[in-house]
Amino acid sequence: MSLVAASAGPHADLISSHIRDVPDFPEPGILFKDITGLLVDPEGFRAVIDALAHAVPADVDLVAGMEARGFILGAALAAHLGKGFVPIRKAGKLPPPTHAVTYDLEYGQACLELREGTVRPGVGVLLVDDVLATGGTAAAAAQLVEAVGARVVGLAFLLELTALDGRSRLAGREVSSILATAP
Ligand SMILES: O=P(O)(O)OC[C@H]1O[C@H](OP(=O)(O)OP(=O)(O)O)[C@H](O)[C@@H]1O
Ligand SMILES: Nc1ncnc2[nH]cnc12
Repeated sequence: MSLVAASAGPHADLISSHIRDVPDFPEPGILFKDITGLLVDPEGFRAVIDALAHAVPADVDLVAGMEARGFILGAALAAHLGKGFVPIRKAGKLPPPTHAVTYDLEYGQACLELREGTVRPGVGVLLVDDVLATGGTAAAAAQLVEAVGARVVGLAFLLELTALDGRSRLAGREVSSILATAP
């Protein structure tokens, strides 16, 4: 499946060349986008963080990443921007008290949690993840951030699986992706 540049600019080819398609993983019918080859390449990893930083809205106070791959990109982006980082974790990993939301995935179901007190009411949060597929993870994360009275000022992804139309779950939000699968 070919990838097209959404906002990666001159580094689109470098980034996409390091993303591997794995058919039938983690279950039959899923074409898994493996980014491990991108992360291990210093130029590729830097290009991703630079491209994400390029699209950051002005009013970001905090970066939040969704477990697990959103931690890698979100934490690196937060450090690059000089902002704090908040992990939004799968169920049972954070000590209580937490806020929780259950959601559907392209493959299966999951629950995300946010540690109470880590995100203060009114702060501007940028949500970061590697892949936007159905949008279930991102919508759940946005719901958590808003449940504590904070603002989701943007959502930034490395790769958007266009055919799954995750953007429709994020209607009215500021969404950016570095690469997108050709429709
Ligand atoms: O748009 P969606 O349909 O919700 O899918 C996107 C999510 O799926 C993947 O995570 P996964 O839950 O597989 O967890 P992992 O990062 O721990 O592998 C990916 O990293 C996103 O978080
Ligand atoms: N096809 C896919 N590849 C990688 N991560 C995903 N998350 C949801 N769908 C995915």
